[in-house]
Amino acid sequence: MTSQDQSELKRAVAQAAVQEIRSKLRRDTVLGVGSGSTVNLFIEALAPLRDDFAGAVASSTETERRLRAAGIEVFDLNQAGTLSVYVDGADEIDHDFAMIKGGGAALTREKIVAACAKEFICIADGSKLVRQLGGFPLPVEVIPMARSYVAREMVKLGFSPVYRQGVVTDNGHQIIDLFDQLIDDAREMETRINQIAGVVTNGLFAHRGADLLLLGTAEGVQRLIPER
Ligand SMILES: O=C[C@H](O)[C@H](O)[C@H](O)COP(=O)(O)O
Repeated sequence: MTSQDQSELKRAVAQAAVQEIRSKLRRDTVLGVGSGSTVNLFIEALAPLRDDFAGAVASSTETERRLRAAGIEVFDLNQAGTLSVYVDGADEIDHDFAMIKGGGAALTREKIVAACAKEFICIADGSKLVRQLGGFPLPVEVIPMARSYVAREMVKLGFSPVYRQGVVTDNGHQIIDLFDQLIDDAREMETRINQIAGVVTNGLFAHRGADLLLLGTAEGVQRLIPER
């Protein structure tokens, strides 16, 4: 698949997400909006509806900037309370709708905003759907002074950790990417990594997976619901 084909699939799922939420928008609705190239297309598709809902909570400073540029009001999560819907992309998603996220380093804020939402709609092109998570390196956000310690602990878990040089998250932290291990039990691994001192959070979204997947394929957008 060319990168142009992939962009077209991302655009198709972004538009499908707008159709999905359109009928749920009320004057007081505050949406949660994730981060990344697929979400950027979602923001573009959402912009014409800006007067039909109150605004959005952003999961990154980049998303906040794009929402404002689209004329969509941005709310502080502490003021917004519970959100009806959160729309975000993924780096990988499995058939239980557990995900790896954080390729763009926005994982911690994404996890917080997702936790506040009643429904998580994942928008992804077909390449993101996998049988087992872990082909995409798993990001871990760490407090800078703990980086080497966390990396050593990750080696004990069987990963090959690589410091993402030059990247500072919106929270002022650093990222370690974990290579070389497919993940058998995503929930257990999410919990286990988060127990390590100095870890802010990791990019496994298994305890709070997606509720709906809009998957872009050459045959059109598939609307998939997990078997839970
Ligand atoms: O930190 C980034 C986020 O988790 C994104 O949702 C993820 O990387 C997917 O991004 P994209 O839509 O660009 O593939």
